[in-house]
Amino acid sequence: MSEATAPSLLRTARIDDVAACLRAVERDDAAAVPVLDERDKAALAEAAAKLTYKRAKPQVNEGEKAVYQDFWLTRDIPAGSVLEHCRDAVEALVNAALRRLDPAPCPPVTFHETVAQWYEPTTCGISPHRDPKTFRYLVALLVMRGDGDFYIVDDRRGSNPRHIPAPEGSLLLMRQPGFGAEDRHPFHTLRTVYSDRLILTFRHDSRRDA
Ligand SMILES: O=C(O)CCC(=O)C(=O)O
Ligand SMILES: [Fe+2]
Repeated sequence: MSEATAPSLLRTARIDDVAACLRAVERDDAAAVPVLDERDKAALAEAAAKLTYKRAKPQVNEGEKAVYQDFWLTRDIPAGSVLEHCRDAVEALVNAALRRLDPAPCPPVTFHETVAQWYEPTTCGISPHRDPKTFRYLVALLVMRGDGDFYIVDDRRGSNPRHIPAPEGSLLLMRQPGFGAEDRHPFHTLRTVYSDRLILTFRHDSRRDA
C-alpha cells in the first residue's frame, strides 16, 4: 500500500496520555491508555479476524514452571496490511511519549515482534509467567476487540494480584528488563476473558538490536 493510501490510525491517541501511562508503568509495572477510536477498532478487528490462527500449546514447561494457555495466535501479519501500519503507528506513539520523559526510562523501542492473539471466553487466558528477558524495555498489548482481566502478580502462584484495566481500544504497556531497571521483570496473567478478545502484542527483541 502506498503512503498516500495508508490508513491513518491512532488519530485520537494523545502523546501526553501515553507519557503519563509510562510514568504509571515505572510505578506499577503495567498500565493502559485508550488509543483506538471506533473506526480504528473496526478496521483492525476486521483485519485480525481474517488471519489464520494456530492454537497456542495448552501447556509450556513442566512442574513449578508450567504455564497454561488458552488462546490462538499467529505471527503471519500480511506486509502492507492495516495491522502492520498499526505496529508502526504504536511504535511511533510510544517513542514520542518516551521523548517527553526526562530522564527517559529506556532508549527508543523497535517492535521487532508482532503477534496477533485471539482469546475465546475462558477462565484462564494465560497463567502467571514472565516474558523472556531477551524482550527488553516494554511489551505493548493493543486490545482491538473484547475484554479480559489482566493482572500483575508477584509469582507463579499469582500472589498479590494487581488488576490493570485494559478495555477494548486500549494500549497496555508492561515493563521488561531495561525499562528504568534491569531487575524489574514482572509476572503477569490474563484470567477471565468475557468476550472474544483480539490483541496485537508488540515486543522489542534485543537479539535483533544492531
Ligand atoms: O493477552 C494478554 O493480556 C497477555 C498475554 C501474555 O502475557 C503473553 O502472551 O505473553
Ligand atoms: Fe506475557
